[in-house]
Amino acid sequence: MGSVATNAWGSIDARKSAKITKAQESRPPSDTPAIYVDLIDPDIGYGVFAARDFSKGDFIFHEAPLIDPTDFCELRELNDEHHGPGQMLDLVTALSLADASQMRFAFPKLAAELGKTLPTSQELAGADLNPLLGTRLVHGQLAWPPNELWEKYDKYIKRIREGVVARGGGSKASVEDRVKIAADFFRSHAFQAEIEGNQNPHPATTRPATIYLLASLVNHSCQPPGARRVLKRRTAAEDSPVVAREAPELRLANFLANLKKESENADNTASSSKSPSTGGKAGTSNNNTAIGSGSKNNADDPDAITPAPKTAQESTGTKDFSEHSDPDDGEEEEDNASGSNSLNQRQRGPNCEWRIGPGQLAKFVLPHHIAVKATRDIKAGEELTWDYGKKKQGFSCRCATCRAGTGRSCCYL
Ligand SMILES: C[S@@+](CC[C@H](N)C(=O)[O-])C[C@H]1O[C@@H](n2cnc3c(N)ncnc32)[C@H](O)[C@@H]1O
Repeated sequence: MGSVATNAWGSIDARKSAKITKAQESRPPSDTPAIYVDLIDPDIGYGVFAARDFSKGDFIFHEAPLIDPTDFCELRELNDEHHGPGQMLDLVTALSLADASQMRFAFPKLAAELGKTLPTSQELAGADLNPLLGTRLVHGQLAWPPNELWEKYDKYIKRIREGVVARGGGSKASVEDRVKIAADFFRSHAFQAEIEGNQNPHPATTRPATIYLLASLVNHSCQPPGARRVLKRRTAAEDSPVVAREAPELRLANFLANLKKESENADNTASSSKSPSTGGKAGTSNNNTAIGSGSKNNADDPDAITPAPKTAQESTGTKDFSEHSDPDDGEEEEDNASGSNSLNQRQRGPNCEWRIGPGQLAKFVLPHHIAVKATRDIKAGEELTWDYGKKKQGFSCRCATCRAGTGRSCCYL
């Protein structure tokens, strides 16, 4: 496993591997420091913040994956006897072997739960985080973290360790527990990417999940009441080659639900699941578009792998990419009927959107890479957030919209 993981994911120089040509860079983002990572609090963990002002429509960063979904497929092939959750565990194990320092710093809960030692703030203090978290950035750079990060980091790590000990986890975690830990991690941090059927070695069983060092650390924010809606919707053809139009939570939930099914039905994997490479929608040709996720980890919840709501619009009221307008694409926006779209409300809601692979958002972005764009003006120091679109009863959302108590029950993650 170790050598497989290292070969497959050994350190990538994102800028070199990206090979972005001038022609591809239709609107390249600036390569000045764009973001930094800080700890919000021990419950929420890390967040990603703007290091400078951005205007609506600006690209903020562009990142290559830490786990490339193609490699996930390869790993699958090499570990074919471990269907379903076993594959997840293999993946996480491989990830921790391949990029131990990055993974332990970026995903300390996962690392601790899998029995890894976490770096102390003394080992990290004053460190340039670029070699840890910024290595996958293609555009946009990681700025120096605020000094207070390290003080908060120690408290965070202490709490994680205590939690792991209290649950009897860490190196003592059983294989079953580790599978659950891996599933929870993927549920909260993975983006599900897809590979065209003819490139996918296991079209019936493979649902690649992509992890990014920075994009996987962006937190959720609910849409405030009165959020702007875009009148005109793009068609899939307009957005070509990207055709993904399924809710984030639906796709990831399908992914996990199918994995669960696979583990129960290991002998009958291919025939028992819907076409997973299309997230359950047969015939959808979605070239490397992924949809984000982000529900709270819920290791104690027996229903942690939950069936998805029906559709994005029905269940969450959130918008997928096709509904957002580019500032220069001529589409029109209007406030919703309430007309209550005050500046404060707009500032409270999500301020970013993302896309994996090339598309309307960022034509120059390579398959499996993620691009992040400002959906409104963002001031330096503001946290970058997007709407996960997830709804899970019992999750206590701490986003600014909910903290402001808008009176609207806007979040059921
Ligand atoms: C994609 S990760 C975001 C990065 C995460 N903060 C971290 O440090 O790993 C999603 C997880 O962050 C936390 N989170 C994100 N947005 C949140 C919100 N609005 N309220 C509370 N927790 C949130 C939840 O634990 C969720 O499972």
